[in-house]
Amino acid sequence: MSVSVLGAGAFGTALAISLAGNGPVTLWARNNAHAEQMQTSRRNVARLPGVDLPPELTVTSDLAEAAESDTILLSVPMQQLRGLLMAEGDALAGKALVACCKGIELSTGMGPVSVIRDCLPEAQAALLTGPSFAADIARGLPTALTLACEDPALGLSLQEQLTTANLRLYRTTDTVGAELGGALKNVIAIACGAVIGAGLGESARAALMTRGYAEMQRMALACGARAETLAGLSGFGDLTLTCSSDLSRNYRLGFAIGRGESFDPSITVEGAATARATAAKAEDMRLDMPITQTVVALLDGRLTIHDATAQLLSRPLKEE
Ligand SMILES: NC(=O)C1=CN([C@@H]2O[C@H](COP(=O)(O)OP(=O)(O)OC[C@H]3O[C@@H](n4cnc5c(N)ncnc54)[C@H](OP(=O)(O)O)[C@@H]3O)[C@@H](O)[C@H]2O)C=CC1
Ligand SMILES: O=C(CO)COP(=O)(O)O
Repeated sequence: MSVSVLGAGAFGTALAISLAGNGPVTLWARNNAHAEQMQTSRRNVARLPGVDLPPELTVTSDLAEAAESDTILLSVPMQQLRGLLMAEGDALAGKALVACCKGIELSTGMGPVSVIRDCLPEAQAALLTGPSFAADIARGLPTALTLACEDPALGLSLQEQLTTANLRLYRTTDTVGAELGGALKNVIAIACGAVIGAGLGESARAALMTRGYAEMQRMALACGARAETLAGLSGFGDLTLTCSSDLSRNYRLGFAIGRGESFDPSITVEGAATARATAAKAEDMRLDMPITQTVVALLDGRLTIHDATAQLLSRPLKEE
């Protein structure tokens, strides 16, 4: 079975490089000049510098060519996923579509698997998520991710097809838990970056990670997810990585906010839109998600980091 990756960003390119160890892979870039430049230079200088593309990897801007594969990974930012599926639906319907993005759609409150189902009901939808930096995967460093698919037989087949020498996949049928773990950890990473950027200390970060995890669970369980999914790679695992590494763009956005500095708006930071989508969803569901709401207020400039901290610390005392 052949594999294509749609979206030649950092993550799509890294996954394609890793999968090329299993056999031929097609990487689709929407921009023709970018595709040609990658195909000839054998590098993705713009998104993943310093890594060679293996010979088994073909880059194209021809969607029809990429859509010949049976399995198609969708590696575009969450807020772009619906647009891609709507634009290319005819070519993608009926395929096994594996979303590789992390987030909640701002306009609908849906995660990536739900968006695939909503746009292309006849496609087979799955999700690849968990703790990994594109640069690590591209360099062949050991990584473990979660492959979530409601259909157990398809999940097993995708797990086998997409596991590579250095990328080990675990599988689950809990797509809701995997979607929410991967999305919500980015919001908490922004909060953690902010406290470190503001010099509030490692203890504050540990408190935020732990209480942030409680918020992630609260939302996920209310949406029907399983607690063990949140405790796995897609939840706790990714929370740990993203909140503790300055390789994370979400963490770095938070760090800039904490320091009162600007941040390049062209950088993909999934947690910003997801914080807003999650806060709205929490309000609808009457769920208490104070850290998420605080992150939205920080992003909007309605609170300073010091006011935000004071507000969180002065909440009514409660049982853990
Ligand atoms: N980078 C990482 O370490 C990891 C990222 N992820 C997730 O992967 C997803 C993608 O992130 P990442 O690759 O880092 O992002 P990048 O910013 O590196 O790249 C985003 C890519 O998406 C492409 N794109 C945007 N909109 C569309 C569209 N409508 N149609 C086709 N292509 C489009 C862009 O194309 P163009 O170049 O033409 O603008 C670009 O190549 C995110 O959800 C992220 O959370 C998950 C794990 C690790
Ligand atoms: O999802 C990631 C790590 O698992 C990548 O994190 P950032 O999107 O914050 O860079």
